[in-house]
Amino acid sequence: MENVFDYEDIQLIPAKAVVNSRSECDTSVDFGGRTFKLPVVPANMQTIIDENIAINLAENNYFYIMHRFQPETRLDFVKDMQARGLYASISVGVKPEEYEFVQQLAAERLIPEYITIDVAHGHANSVINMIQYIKKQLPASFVIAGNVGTPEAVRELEHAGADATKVGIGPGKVCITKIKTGFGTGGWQLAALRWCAKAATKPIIADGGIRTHGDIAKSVRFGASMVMIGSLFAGHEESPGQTVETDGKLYKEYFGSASEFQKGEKKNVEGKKMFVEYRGSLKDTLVEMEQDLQSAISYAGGDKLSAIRTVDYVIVKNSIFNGDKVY
Ligand SMILES: NC(=O)C1=CN([C@@H]2O[C@H](COP(=O)(O)OP(=O)(O)OC[C@H]3O[C@@H](n4cnc5c(N)ncnc54)[C@H](OP(=O)(O)O)[C@@H]3O)[C@@H](O)[C@H]2O)C=CC1
Ligand SMILES: Nc1nc2c(ncn2[C@@H]2O[C@H](COP(=O)(O)O)[C@@H](O)[C@H]2O)c(=O)[nH]1
Repeated sequence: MENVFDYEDIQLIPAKAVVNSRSECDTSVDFGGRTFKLPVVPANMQTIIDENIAINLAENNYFYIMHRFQPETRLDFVKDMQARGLYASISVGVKPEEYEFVQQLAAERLIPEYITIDVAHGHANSVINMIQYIKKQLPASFVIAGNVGTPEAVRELEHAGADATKVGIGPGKVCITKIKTGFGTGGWQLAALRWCAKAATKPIIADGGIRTHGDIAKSVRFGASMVMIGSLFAGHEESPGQTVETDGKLYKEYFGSASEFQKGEKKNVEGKKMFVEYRGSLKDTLVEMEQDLQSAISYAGGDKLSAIRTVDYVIVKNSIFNGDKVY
């Protein structure tokens, strides 16, 4: 692999603006047959999304993926979303009981619009088999498979029938995979995204490592159709994580899906728990993300998201903060 870099090492180069106001820039994206307001999806983790957030996002034309950690609620979740006229987007694993669940959905003619196969090491026969099973039982569902970190994995999952792949092994804020195993895309996630995107013939979701809104534009530049974000979404009023007060300041709990807190046991732990600063309402963050992305599109010299995909860039190692803080 030649040039390896991460989000903080890249600056996109401005092109002449074609709009008179950033409000003219359109941040929407087509993904799996629907159009969403932003190319952004909150991580399918228990401290990031719950049913209320899913309803709110779907009602307001944002993409969401419900997590898989309360498996007994998933059937009713699909029924409830579709009864409200909303799309259903759920996650599954690869263990034997997940095959029964997919079979049950098919038997009840409950067809989630989106199904995400959510496991740590997505380049595996277990995932290929699950893709093929879902495609047989629920051919109309859009299948997202992951996570992976190589072009070979993207090709194999696409070949098995995945409609999109999710890239990112170890770049997450509460991830300890890179420390515990020595493997992953942590520290070079953006370069891994570019590497994978070159091989992809279907959409890619960049997953993990987003620390600023500018990183969303950088992900789009390097091939992402959608960007999955955990930590930046963890601190909201609506976030399901516990709220705690320390020295008069509010924080919200954020833990990894492979952490002891999620698993309830200390086995194959590859995630940790942290507290992030409380940051008000989710709606305000989504509006700010949209405005920042509109601005990015204007710097790219266009009025649509696609303008970002072709902008020039420079690699300036570890330079963007120059010791400054964002807020
Ligand atoms: N994006 C990332 O970097 C990572 C994300 N996670 C998240 O943590 C959650 C739990 O993931 P996961 O442990 O896969 O889910 P599960 O506990 O549901 O495990 C899925 C299946 O895959 C097996 N498995 C897990 N890891 C590996 C591996 N490295 N190689 C071969 N087989 C494996 C498990 O068996 P067994 O447990 O017996 O090995 C199990 O049969 C998911 O939400 C996942 O997204 C976890 C780590 C990294
Ligand atoms: N290695 C681990 N990765 C995890 C775990 N739980 C979630 N994740 C991944 O992190 C991203 C979110 O990253 P962020 O940088 O935006 O916070 C999430 O979508 C998963 O792919 C875990 O326990 N271990």
